[in-house]
Amino acid sequence: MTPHIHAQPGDFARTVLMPGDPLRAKFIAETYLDEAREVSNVRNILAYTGSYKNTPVSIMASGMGMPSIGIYSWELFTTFGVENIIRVGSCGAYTKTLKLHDVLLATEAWSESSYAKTQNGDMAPHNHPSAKLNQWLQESAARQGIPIHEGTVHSSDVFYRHEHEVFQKIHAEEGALAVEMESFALFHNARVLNKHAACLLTVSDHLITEEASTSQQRETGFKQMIEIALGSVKNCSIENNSV
Ligand SMILES: O=P(O)(O)O[C@H]1O[C@H](CO)[C@@H](O)[C@H]1O
Ligand SMILES: O=c1cc[nH]c(=O)[nH]1
Repeated sequence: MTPHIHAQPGDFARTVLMPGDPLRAKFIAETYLDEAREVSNVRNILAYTGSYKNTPVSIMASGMGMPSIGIYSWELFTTFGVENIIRVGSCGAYTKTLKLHDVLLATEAWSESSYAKTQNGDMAPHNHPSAKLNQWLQESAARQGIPIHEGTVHSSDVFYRHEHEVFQKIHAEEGALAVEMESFALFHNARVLNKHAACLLTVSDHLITEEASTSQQRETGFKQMIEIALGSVKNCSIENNSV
């Protein structure tokens, strides 16, 4: 048990899919897992463990933002024997090459956040996902015939910026294709704890066209991304597949 997760070590599988939204976690568990059981609900951050095609897997929400995913991913990695966390989030597109509901695999997270600096003094503005997890996610997408984009994402501490247009500068200077709010901290925690993390995102908002998904779509509408992530858990479950 930790201050934020009331569960026993054996309650979590080796691999956790982690959406920001607790109701997306519930939807994934109820829709896709066999024998899903709730393993924690502290602060309504719902966590479930079950199996997908006979492979154990857990689903747990992260809440919104780097402080929140920083806490949950740290506790999962250090206390509950979790080896792999795959974030399944939503994002806002910075480029017209991304369309609403497209799926994006993060190959890098750029951030102006102080998360890493505060956590252990790291000053680098980039953190990276596990190459092996990304390979398994690419293979899962290809097997299922689901197209994905790949590239840098901007992990922002702020959803409502004073200057909307600042995204154009971040896209031009940092190459970020989209914005979300967690992967920089998740990748940092995985690296410092010698664990593994990846991030799949569905475009829920478009900063150029100003299209936006409904809250219902954010909860239950991201099936392709979820199916790609679930399609990789068999690889992730094999002990010798060290990433
Ligand atoms: O849909 P989730 O996974 O929460 O991800 C995105 O949505 C939230 C903002 O609406 C932030 O958490 C952002 O990263
Ligand atoms: O951080 C985020 C997530 C989804 N949509 C956005 O515009 N920003």
